[in-house]
Amino acid sequence: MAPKQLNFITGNKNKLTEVKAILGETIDLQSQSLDLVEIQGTIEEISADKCRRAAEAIKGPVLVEDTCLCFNALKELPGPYIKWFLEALGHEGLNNLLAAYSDKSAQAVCTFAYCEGPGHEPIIFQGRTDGKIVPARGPTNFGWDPIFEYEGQTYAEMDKVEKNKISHRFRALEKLKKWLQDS
Ligand SMILES: O=c1nc[nH]c2c1ncn2[C@H]1C[C@H](O)[C@@H](COP(=O)(O)OP(=O)(O)OP(=O)(O)O)O1
Ligand SMILES: [Mg+2]
Repeated sequence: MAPKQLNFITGNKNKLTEVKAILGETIDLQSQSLDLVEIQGTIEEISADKCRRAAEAIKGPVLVEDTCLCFNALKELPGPYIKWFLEALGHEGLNNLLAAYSDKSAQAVCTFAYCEGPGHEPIIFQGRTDGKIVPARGPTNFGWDPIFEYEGQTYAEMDKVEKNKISHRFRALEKLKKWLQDS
């Protein structure tokens, strides 16, 4: 049974702002800030594990999200480890990782996981947006937005409303919304 309310567990304010903007009035969205331990593994394994940890911590239903930035020339790395790569290398360093390759294409991947509570299996909703890695352009307030270019503009250069119409997060939330409506 789909819930009437979602409790989105994240330590990232920018994510929460986008999720609120995209979902609008479609569901009652609550949120709690927790910095969850994140394992290594496939995107789905990491998201499901993060969801189980959140459900254990909250002792109730939770929604979590994990964002990846996958460089095609690097067999989809940094992928789920993008947070640590970004912190260590910055925008310029991330560009340099691709210096040896002509293929600068990348995928932004957003994976939501919902679980009814401790002991319940997480349900996964994933969205992807194709783009390419470019030297930073635009405001630097949200992660790797300045180096991810989609159809000529970086995410950071785009109006927020425009980003939220084509983003990896929007595409994942479309699937979550459909599930909420259908079940
Ligand atoms: O749309 C985005 N545009 C640009 N950068 C983004 C986006 N979405 C996440 N990001 C960054 C945040 C973090 O550096 C990494 C994902 O790591 P990730 O573990 O999913 O996020 P987080 O630790 O900040 O929050 P959470 O508490 O939900 O795990 O990519
Ligand atoms: Mg995280």
